[in-house]
Amino acid sequence: MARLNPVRRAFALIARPIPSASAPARMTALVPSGRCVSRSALVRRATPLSPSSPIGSQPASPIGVQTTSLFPPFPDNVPTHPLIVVDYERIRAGHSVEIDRLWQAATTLGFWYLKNHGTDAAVDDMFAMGDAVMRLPLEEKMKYEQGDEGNSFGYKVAGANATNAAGARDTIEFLNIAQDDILPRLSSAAVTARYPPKTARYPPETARYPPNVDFAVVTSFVRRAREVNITLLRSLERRLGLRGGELEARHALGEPSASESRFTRNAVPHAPEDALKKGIGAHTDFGSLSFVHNRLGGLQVLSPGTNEWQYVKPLPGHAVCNVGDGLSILSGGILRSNVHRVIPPPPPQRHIPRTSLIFFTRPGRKVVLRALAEESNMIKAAMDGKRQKGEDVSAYEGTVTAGEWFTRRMRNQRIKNRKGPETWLASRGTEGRVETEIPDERTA
Ligand SMILES: O=C(O)CCC(=O)C(=O)O
Ligand SMILES: [Fe+2]
Repeated sequence: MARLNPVRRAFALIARPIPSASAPARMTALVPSGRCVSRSALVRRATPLSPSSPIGSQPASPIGVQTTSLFPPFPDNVPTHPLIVVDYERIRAGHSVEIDRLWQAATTLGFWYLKNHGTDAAVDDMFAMGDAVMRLPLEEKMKYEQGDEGNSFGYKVAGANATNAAGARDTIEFLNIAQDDILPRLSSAAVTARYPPKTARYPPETARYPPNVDFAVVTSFVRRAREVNITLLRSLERRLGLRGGELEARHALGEPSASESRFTRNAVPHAPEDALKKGIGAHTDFGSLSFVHNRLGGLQVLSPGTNEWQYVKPLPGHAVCNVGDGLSILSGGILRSNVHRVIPPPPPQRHIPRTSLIFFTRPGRKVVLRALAEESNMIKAAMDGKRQKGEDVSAYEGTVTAGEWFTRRMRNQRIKNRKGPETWLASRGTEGRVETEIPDERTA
């Protein structure tokens, strides 16, 4: 620690040690029957861990919508991480076996498939709308660019962010729409008050997004996606030993937050070297829960215990959910915010532009990011355990708000703000391991 520069030291404090390949918890996963099987057996199987998965059952979608069944299939010869499948309807109904499954997923990999989430129609509409927005001329989209000050909402041009410490540029475009602009619609005065220094650059409400954003479509998606994430948070809250409402209160609608929907688009890589570039470099998500919809491969998780990048196979009717840093810190590290990235789809899907849709639920900007040890004996015990092992727990002790955490990470990943590798390190969250330990240059 003494040899690290100040920025690196700050982020090494929140670094998670790489688990050893022999750690039993990392080598097994719970299949729906509750049986534990070896990780390598699961990787070989590379299929969803649910006998009843509705593969291929998605109805035909309107032209322009990316539908998995219209694409060349995801290949079976690439390393793929099989995720636990969680049934949203059963979670909502309070089935304890299903909540066990959610808990198992959230505390081990921190990623899971979610089926029966009832969001497919709204998701299809968002894909169609997102495609139309991304087809606007670049100069039109640039009027809504998010800028370099740590704001996320609006458009992000491809190449604006670094993907590693060396300053390689990302290849992905985003359309990010604030939950606060949708649920409920704020008055112009409220938005102006919220963003005073940027009022001219980010005019209130709809004017900060391209004109062909359809707010009715966004509203149905965001309403549903928030409900899904809040329902999952409520289940996790109980398992964490928190009083009902403790987590939800930290994600309250009335509090300004960085919660947002994101539509992403990656152009097809033409030159061989483009196929090695990252859409999004190795990262952990900034907020609490991410609700991800994919048609094409390209999302990869860093498999715990192996340090190997493995694809998450897109499955029709299944969203991918994952825990972000905010929730990981609030839970005292009990819930895992796992490193992942986006690369070009594997052949034979590589010639198709990749789009994806995510809804991020993030804590209110004023929420102090600290382990809720006073509110839960389980979280207190987790923190005591860390202290007994001599781990540095300063990242859990509440020195920053969610707003500060988010802005720091956003600002320091922008290439325009880059001074050197230290800027990249300053953008890191709970994944803040020294760069060389994350095998970021290999594509598979
Ligand atoms: O596009 C995806 O599959 C995931 C995107 C992602 O990880 C992110 O936007 O944070
Ligand atoms: Fe992510």
